[in-house]
Amino acid sequence: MTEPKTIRWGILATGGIALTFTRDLLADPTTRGVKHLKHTVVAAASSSSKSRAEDFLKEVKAPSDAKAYGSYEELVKDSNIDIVYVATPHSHHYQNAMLCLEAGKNVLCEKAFTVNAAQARKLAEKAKEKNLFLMEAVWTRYFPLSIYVREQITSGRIGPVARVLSDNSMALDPEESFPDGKHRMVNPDLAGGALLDLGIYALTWVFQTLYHTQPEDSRQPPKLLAYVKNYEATGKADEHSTIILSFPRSKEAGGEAHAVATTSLRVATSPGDNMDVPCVRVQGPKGEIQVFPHSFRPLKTKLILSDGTVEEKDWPIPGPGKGSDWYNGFGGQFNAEGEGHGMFWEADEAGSALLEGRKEGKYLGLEESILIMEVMDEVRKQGGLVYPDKIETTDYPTKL
Ligand SMILES: NC(=O)C1=CN([C@@H]2O[C@H](COP(=O)(O)OP(=O)(O)OC[C@H]3O[C@@H](n4cnc5c(N)ncnc54)[C@H](OP(=O)(O)O)[C@@H]3O)[C@@H](O)[C@H]2O)C=CC1
Ligand SMILES: O=C1OC[C@@H](O)[C@H](O)[C@H]1O
Repeated sequence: MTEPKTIRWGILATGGIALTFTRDLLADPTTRGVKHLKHTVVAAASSSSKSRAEDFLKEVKAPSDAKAYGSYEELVKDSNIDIVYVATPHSHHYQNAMLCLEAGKNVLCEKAFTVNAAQARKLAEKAKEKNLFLMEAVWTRYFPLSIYVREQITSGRIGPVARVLSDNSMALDPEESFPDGKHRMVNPDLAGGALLDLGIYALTWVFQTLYHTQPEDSRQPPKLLAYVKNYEATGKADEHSTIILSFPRSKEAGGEAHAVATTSLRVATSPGDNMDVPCVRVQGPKGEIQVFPHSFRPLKTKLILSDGTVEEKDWPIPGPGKGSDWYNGFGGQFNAEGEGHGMFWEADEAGSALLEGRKEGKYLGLEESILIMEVMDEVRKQGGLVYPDKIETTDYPTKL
C-alpha cells in the first residue's frame, strides 16, 4: 500500500473557526476512509501576538515543531507551508488571501469568500496568474450528504428541479448577545449581518441543487428580487434578507426554475433546536428532497416521492475516534462525543486538488463563488446595504 501524502497547512488567524477547522484537520483521516493523504499543521499566525499563536497551537495539539508567528506577513513567507487556511472575518478575506497569493501560497479561504464580487474576481485573477489553488471554504458542499443530494437530482429521481426553498436563520437575540455591536455578526466594519454570514448557506443550497447540477455549458446566472431589513442598532448590517431567484433553463431541462433563499439573525430555522422542520426543500414533479437543520452542517435527509416512496437517511459525522469538544461558531454548541465537525472533508478536497495539480475545488469552483458574490452584491444593492469603503475596496494592500 502506498504511504499517504502529507499536506502541510498554515493557519492564518486563531479565532473560533480556526480552532474548529484545525482540530478537524488533525483528526485521523482513516476514521473517514481517507487513505491517500493526511494533514499536518506546520505553522499558525495571530495578528495580535506570537504568544496567541503559541497558545492556539497548544490548544489544537499541533505537532511540537509547528511554528508560531505574531503576524500574517511572517506566516506567508514560511517555505514549509503547502496551503494557508484564512480564518479572519469576511471583511479581511480579500486582503489576507491576496497576501497569501502574492507570496505564492495556495489558499483555502473561509466564507463568505469576500465582501463583494469585484474582490472575488481579483483573487481569482491573482490565483490564475500565479498558478495557485484557491477555494472558498464552503465546507457543506463536500459533505457526503451534499454529494448524495446532488446525485439524487442528476439521476432524475425527483425529475427536473422546479423549485427550491432554502433557509438558514438563527434567533441570536442580537441586542442581548452583541450589546456593543462589535461582534462580526452585526458589525458593518466586519461586513456583518445575516446575508454574508448565514445567507451564504441558504444560497449554497440553491446553487448546489439548481445550478451546479446542470451541465457546465448550460449553467446560467439567475435574476433576483430581494428585501433586506437592516439591524437598527448598527444601521448597516442585515438582520433578515429574503431573496427570490429565477434560473433560466431550456425546455428540455424543465424550463425556468425558482428558488426562495431566506436568512435571519432574528428568527430561527429550528426554534428551540427543534430539528424536525426541513431547512431545504428541493422540489421536482416526481417528489422532493428535504434536508434537515442546520443547513451548514446537516445530518439528515428525506426523499419523498409522489409514488409513496419515503427514504430517510442519517448522515453522522465520523470522528477523531475519541471524545472531542469542537466549537460550533458560537459559544455553547459542541458536537457529540467522538464526532468530528465535518470540516475535514473540504480540507481533504483541497489536499487532493494539490496532489492532482488542480487549481480549484471540485464542487465549488471560482466561477460559482464569484457568481454567488454577484448575487449577494445585487441583494445588497436592492436592499440598500452598503459597507464602509475600506472593506469594499479592491485596492491592495489596504490597512484595515
Ligand atoms: N465554516 C464555518 O462553519 C464557520 C465559518 N466562519 C467564518 O470564519 C470567519 C471567522 O469567524 P470566527 O472564527 O467565528 O471569528 P472570530 O472573531 O472568532 O475569529 C476571527 C479571528 O480573525 C483575526 N482577526 C484579524 N483581524 C481581526 C479584526 N479586525 N477583528 C476580529 N478578528 C480579527 C483574529 O485572530 P488573530 O488575532 O489570531 O489574528 C480573530 O481571532 C468568518 O468569515 C466567518 O464567516 C465562522 C464560523 C463558522
Ligand atoms: O459559517 C457558519 O456556520 C456555523 C454558524 O454557527 C456560524 O455562525 C456561521 O458563521
